[in-house]
Amino acid sequence: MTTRHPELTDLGWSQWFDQRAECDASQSIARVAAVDRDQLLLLDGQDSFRAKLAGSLLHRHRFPHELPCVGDWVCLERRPGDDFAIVHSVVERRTALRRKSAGNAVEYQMVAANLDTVMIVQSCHFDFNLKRLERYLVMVMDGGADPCILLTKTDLVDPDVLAGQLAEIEAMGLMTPVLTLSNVTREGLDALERALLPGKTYCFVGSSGVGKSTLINHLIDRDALETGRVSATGEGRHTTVRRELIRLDGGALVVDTPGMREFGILDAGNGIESSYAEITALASRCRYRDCTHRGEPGCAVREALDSGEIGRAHFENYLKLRQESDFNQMTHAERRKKDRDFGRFIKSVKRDLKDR
Ligand SMILES: Nc1nc2c(ncn2[C@@H]2O[C@H](COP(=O)(O)OP(=O)(O)OP(=O)(O)O)[C@@H](O)[C@H]2O)c(=O)[nH]1
Ligand SMILES: [Zn+2]
Repeated sequence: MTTRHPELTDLGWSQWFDQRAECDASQSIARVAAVDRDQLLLLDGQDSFRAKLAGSLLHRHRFPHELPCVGDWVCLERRPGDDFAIVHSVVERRTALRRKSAGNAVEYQMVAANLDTVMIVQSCHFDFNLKRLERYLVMVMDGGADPCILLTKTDLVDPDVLAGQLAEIEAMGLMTPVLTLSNVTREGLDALERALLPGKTYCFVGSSGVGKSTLINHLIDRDALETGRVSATGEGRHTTVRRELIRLDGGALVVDTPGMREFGILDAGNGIESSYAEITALASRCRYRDCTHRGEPGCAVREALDSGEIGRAHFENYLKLRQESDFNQMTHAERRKKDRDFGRFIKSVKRDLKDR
């Protein structure tokens, strides 16, 4: 596959972005590796450099989540001799990992943009919790990235405990891949490294203490990360920005932001929700084996929905999570196209009104 910017493919650029980037001819494209207040650290395949936001961009975007975040692609202007490049716009995001802003129901914060796969990390020792896993799955899928489940600390539990947890995950009936590993014995680390593909972007989310930092340290050479620190002031004093988008030796890109660590809980839920495993169990009682639960006769899931035994939103999430990732991306693209078509429609209506 060729793109208009082959120099950026190592950093995760693809045709998807080619089709959507709207940079001026005088502008170039780079990826955001870190954000530190009003300063950005950018990568363009050649080097890393500092940038600031153009006033017009700040003016256009009123919500914090519209501003560039780690993983974003941006259009910028860079003049030789200038200390800072100027970022003029953010290229449309393919995926977004976000969390709700504390105490605000409608606003949300960006954690990272354009992740291909989000690794949901739980420790099989103490931390394993199916409900929380489901909430993470929903959050990841909502943002359009593919989830992958990663169980750590396998050295601390009996094999049959681990097998039980894997069975519980399987009973959810989802398509999400599951990996297991121990940072101590390093068992499973190779399989994880093989799963991290060059030019794809990943991040690891999960509760504190499940082993994310230890794992990322294993994946990268921590020394390499330290040298990745660049001075954000000309003099090398005050602020140093730690690069948060890291390229592994194998070519995969990993986003490692502090915000990822304190991810915490997104939606407390109301506790009475049935689990996906329960829906899967119900589905086995539908009349047709390939029942889609969208109105077929003899559908046990519909019945449970109608009686209120399972919640509507929960059911919709379940359907979403059941879709295979390719399919999911396709519908995502279609949705985008629809939005664009609708935008054109509105424009043409406005034009018609004006012409009258
Ligand atoms: N036995 C065992 N201990 C582990 C494993 N992975 C990490 N640990 C230990 O668990 C503790 C927490 O690991 P971290 O890597 O700091 O966990 P984290 O998820 O990054 O935690 P936060 O940075 O708080 O989000 C450390 O003491 C690690 O040494 C593992 O696979 N097995
Ligand atoms: Zn059904």
